[in-house]
Amino acid sequence: MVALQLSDVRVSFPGLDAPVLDIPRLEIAPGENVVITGPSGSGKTTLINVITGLEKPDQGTVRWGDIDLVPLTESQRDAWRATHVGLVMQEFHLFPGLSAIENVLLPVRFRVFSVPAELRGRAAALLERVGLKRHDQRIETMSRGEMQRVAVARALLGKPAVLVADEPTASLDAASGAVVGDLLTELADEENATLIAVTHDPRLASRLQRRLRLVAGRIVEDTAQTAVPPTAASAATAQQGQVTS
Ligand SMILES: Nc1ncnc2c1ncn2[C@@H]1O[C@H](COP(=O)(O)OP(=O)(O)OP(=O)(O)O)[C@@H](O)[C@H]1O
Repeated sequence: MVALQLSDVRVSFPGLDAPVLDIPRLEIAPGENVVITGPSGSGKTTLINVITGLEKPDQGTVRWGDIDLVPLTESQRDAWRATHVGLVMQEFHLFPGLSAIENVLLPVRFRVFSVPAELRGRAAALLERVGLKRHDQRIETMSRGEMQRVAVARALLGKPAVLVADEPTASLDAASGAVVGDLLTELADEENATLIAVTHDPRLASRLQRRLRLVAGRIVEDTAQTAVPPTAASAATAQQGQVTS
């Protein structure tokens, strides 16, 4: 388990007057649950990309434990991500023509020719854990909620220290979103993984311990809310209108 430490991180894009990300300092402790909210265009996806090494900042350090991702090459960052990060994105990035379990095992397939029985067993156990019984069902025949659950199982296969989710419930109906959100938080807890989620979903947000809000690329820590039981939290959040985009 490693801590995340960002220092003096800036990301700019041509044609924009101000940096899309400007973070003097941010620390996330190992095992912490963090929700990132903020208006459209405030830099949430850019922040996710920077902390997972998908994108390099123009300046600054992005340190996970002893490793600073910034000086690494793209292939070194890819290797680091494959070992340490489970990613759950709004678009599921699943492969049609393959079964649910083959999709869960796909990251391993890229690395080894034959999948060890132990990993196949873990993939099956994860599918059971996310409530999917038909492991051989082809992915394109599954509902969106089921596909997202396959994506959650795939993200957890390698026992990542860090679970990162970008709008994991956005394209799901309320019931499926609730299932996926609950699974993410429960599984992150069980695996002692750090969970960082970008979401506008008040129910998911209410389940996470720490709340960061991005405003024009800068982080505003919201200490007003801490995790409370989901039902009460959803009601309270809806009343207060605090988790908005
Ligand atoms: N490659 C790029 N080139 C130019 N501008 C970019 C690029 N990537 C992002 N941006 C701009 O940076 C800003 C932040 O984008 P980002 O996707 O991080 O925002 P966001 O908070 O995730 O938005 P949303 O909630 O709408 O997904 C936006 O104004 C976007 O247009």
